[in-house]
Amino acid sequence: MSRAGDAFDLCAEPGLAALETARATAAALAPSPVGVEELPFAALRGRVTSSAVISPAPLPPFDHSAMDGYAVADPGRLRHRVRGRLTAGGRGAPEPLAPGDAARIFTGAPLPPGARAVVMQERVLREGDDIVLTAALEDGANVRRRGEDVAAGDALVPEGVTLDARHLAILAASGVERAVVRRKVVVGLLSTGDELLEHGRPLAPGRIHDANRPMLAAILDRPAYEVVDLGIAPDDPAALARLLAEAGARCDALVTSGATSVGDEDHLAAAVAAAGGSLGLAKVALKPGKPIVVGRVGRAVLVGLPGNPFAALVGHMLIGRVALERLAGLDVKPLAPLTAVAAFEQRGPGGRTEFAPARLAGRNPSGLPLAEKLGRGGSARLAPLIAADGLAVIPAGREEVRRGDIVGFLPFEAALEV
Ligand SMILES: Nc1nc2c(c(=O)[nH]1)N[C@H]1C(S)=C(S)[C@@H](COP(=O)(O)OP(=O)(O)OC[C@H]3O[C@@H](n4cnc5c(N)ncnc54)[C@H](O)[C@@H]3O)O[C@H]1N2
Ligand code: MOO
Repeated sequence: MSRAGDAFDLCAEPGLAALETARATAAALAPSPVGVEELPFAALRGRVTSSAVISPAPLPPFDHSAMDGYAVADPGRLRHRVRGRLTAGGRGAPEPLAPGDAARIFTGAPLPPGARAVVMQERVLREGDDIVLTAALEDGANVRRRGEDVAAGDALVPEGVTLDARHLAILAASGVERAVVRRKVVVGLLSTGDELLEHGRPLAPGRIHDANRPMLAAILDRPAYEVVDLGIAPDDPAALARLLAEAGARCDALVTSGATSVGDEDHLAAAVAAAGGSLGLAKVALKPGKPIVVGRVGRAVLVGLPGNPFAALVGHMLIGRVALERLAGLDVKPLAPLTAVAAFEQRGPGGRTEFAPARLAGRNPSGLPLAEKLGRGGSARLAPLIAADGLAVIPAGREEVRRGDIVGFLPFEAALEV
């Protein structure tokens, strides 16, 4: 039996690229990231570092107390005479402590010269101007040393990292004012199909609203990307080729949906060729999302997602985002679904790795999450996604899934982030 973390390559249907191979191909089509720019601190959230950010100063910047209590000059002694009071942010240079001296001190206040430890106020008896400790202190107790978190010149954040709240905290604490990051990846977003109507237009017979562009625009609405809305292209190979050639000249990536399959009106492959581009990948052992194409047009990486919305979502999450992340300067991490237990049964998926909307429904007696598959399959269905917490992952080659079998699970919060 396959387990959640097994390679997905082993049992791919002949004629289809195995999922891991497809991901590697998508990465290889974006061999080098976009250029760099220097930004002020306020503009850094969500941007990708292009070199390590170096600390200009030690953190913390001075020795200080980790507790509310008393700083003492001689940690081995029990009785100390209290002279002075030190608060965090307090002005003026603190008086030095001599052996036998203590100073009232609060968390964050600079340690006075001569102080070697701090005792918590709960551990002392106050007797007039003296304090008496219940036990001797270790040298350095409750003291945070200058530079113990970060030394000046240390790398605060390595290269190739999307700056999030953790990074902004350390950059702010260290006084970093500017950093060099990748410029935004310019992503052209296009839907194809004569049946598509712009969201907001009244429906007409035989027409449907474009769901893929709003979905993909929402996924790509991240600081590392600048999305260019290319609208809806008709099922006209010459018009599509012109559009691709023009967009391929000004974008770093093109994300399209529809026209990837084998029908007479599926013109993407021909249009890519007519626009002077090439395809490095077509048809992947992925369910849904088999007819995904990846290639290049002009200077852009092209990701052609299938038209069915759920197939487009899965194609983006599993393959398209790999190419975009490479352009953005990020390392592509191996696909690592969480381990879950099937609370469903089914035949297959056969030769394609399946991703199915699933809800987490408690845990089994060993504490593993139970994944309950939603809907009856179908790459055109959106409703099952609404109650889903993520996607159940069933590797290619499984003949059946029984209740209690191990399956993978990709939570949406991780999977939809780029
Ligand atoms: N003879 C075969 N037919 C199909 C195959 C096949 O192997 N042989 N594969 C099927 C699979 S799997 C998929 S997925 C689709 C992929 O089709 P295309 O990428 O060519 O997409 P379209 O034909 O243009 O559209 C498919 C479906 O999705 C609707 N659609 C398209 N764009 C949007 C959009 N932006 N928003 C909402 N819905 C959209 C479109 O109206 C169609 O219903 O091909 C199968 N066929
Ligand atoms: O595999 Mo298709 O991508 O929707 O069913």
